[in-house]
Amino acid sequence: MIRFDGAGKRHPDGTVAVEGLDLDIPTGRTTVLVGPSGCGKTTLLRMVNRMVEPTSGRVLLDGTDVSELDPAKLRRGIGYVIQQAGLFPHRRVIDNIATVPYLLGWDRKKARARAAELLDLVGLAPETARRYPFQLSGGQQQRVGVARALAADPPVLLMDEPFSAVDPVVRAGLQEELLRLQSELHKTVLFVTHDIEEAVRLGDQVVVLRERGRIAQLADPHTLLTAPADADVAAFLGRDRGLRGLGLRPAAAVAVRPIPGGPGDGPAQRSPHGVRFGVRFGGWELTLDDQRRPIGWIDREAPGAALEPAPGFRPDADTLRGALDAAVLSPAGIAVALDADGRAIGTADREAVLAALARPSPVDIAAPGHPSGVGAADTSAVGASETGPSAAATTTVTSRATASGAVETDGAGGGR
Ligand SMILES: Nc1ncnc2c1ncn2[C@@H]1O[C@H](COP(=O)(O)OP(=O)(O)OP(=O)(O)O)[C@@H](O)[C@H]1O
Repeated sequence: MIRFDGAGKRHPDGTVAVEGLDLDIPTGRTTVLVGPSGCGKTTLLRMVNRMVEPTSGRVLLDGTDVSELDPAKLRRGIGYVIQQAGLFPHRRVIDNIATVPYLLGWDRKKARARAAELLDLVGLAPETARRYPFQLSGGQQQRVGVARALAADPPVLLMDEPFSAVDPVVRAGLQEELLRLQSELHKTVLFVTHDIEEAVRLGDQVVVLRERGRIAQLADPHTLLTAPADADVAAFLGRDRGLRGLGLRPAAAVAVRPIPGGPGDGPAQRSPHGVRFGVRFGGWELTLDDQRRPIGWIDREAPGAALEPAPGFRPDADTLRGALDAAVLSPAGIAVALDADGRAIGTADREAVLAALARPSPVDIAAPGHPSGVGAADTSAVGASETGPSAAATTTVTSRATASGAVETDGAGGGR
């Protein structure tokens, strides 16, 4: 555990960066420091590895005052990742990653083998090893930065706005990667960001700071978003904090309605792209391939129109935000629930997602089976009990041509 015990920093010019902070950073969890510019986030982070020395109070690492430890030795036991990665430009990626093992006196072969292992761990191709940092994208450089910080397997990782210099898509990928790594490695992570969205996504606990490193609120992300301590924190969280909260609730709360029928249940169609079948939802028809993977939506009122995309979500892996997004983006207003292989296991319309939002419990799965009487329900799907437009689903096959190729009805019995 890291403990800030009345820690403060007054600079020689009289600026008080941090004043008497008491804060515990639990072992094996991710704590995110968030707050406005200049509130002291970086100062706090750097107090841990003695890049900033407190002028009052102490910082304890597993009970030891860090001021009693040799700074160089201390830093070798603490991974440090900064914005723009801070890689050595003249060193190849493999040697950048192996920096701390070299400093620790590992032999070159062992250090490089460890670096290669880490390259893989952070999702970079083996051939990246021989490149120089300037030959990598910003996102790749950040991955190398994370790999370098992890090289000597330090128990503590300090991350100072590590993902803020990359575009939002790359950033989301890096955040996901960090969550995956952390679920395996269980480091004590202290992460600084300006971005509240990033904070609630990554943090087990989030510390909202005000000026001089004063704690405005310390809470888990869900509590923070649903019960901000005061009007200032609420304002900092932004007006869409309710929507953000959806990103913390599992999509398993959505009642997913099984798709009636399927390959083998009736005549299918053979197209140049293989066997497929359609399921009607009012004026829309969802087309699936013989593996039950969605191909797209067909507007039944507009024969010959292009196939529209069929956005999906994973009830077992996504959040309510993902489910809502899929339902909103679907031309039919219906999100397709998918399994890990991308196969449709059911559907959820907007009403079903909204019903899940309204329920206080994050997981609320109804018993399998539903009252619509369409039969042939896929009991492998999450059970469902919702009513609404999708309850009118019927299994049908059309012989109409679609945008992705002419369809020929052949009564192939599902193509098996
Ligand atoms: N060497 C220094 N001398 C004087 N004041 C300093 C020094 N370093 C930092 N400060 C001040 O200390 C305060 C806290 O700085 P710090 O960098 O910790 O803030 P921050 O929350 O990380 O900011 P940002 O989000 O903008 O990076 C700021 O007011 C800053 O201007």
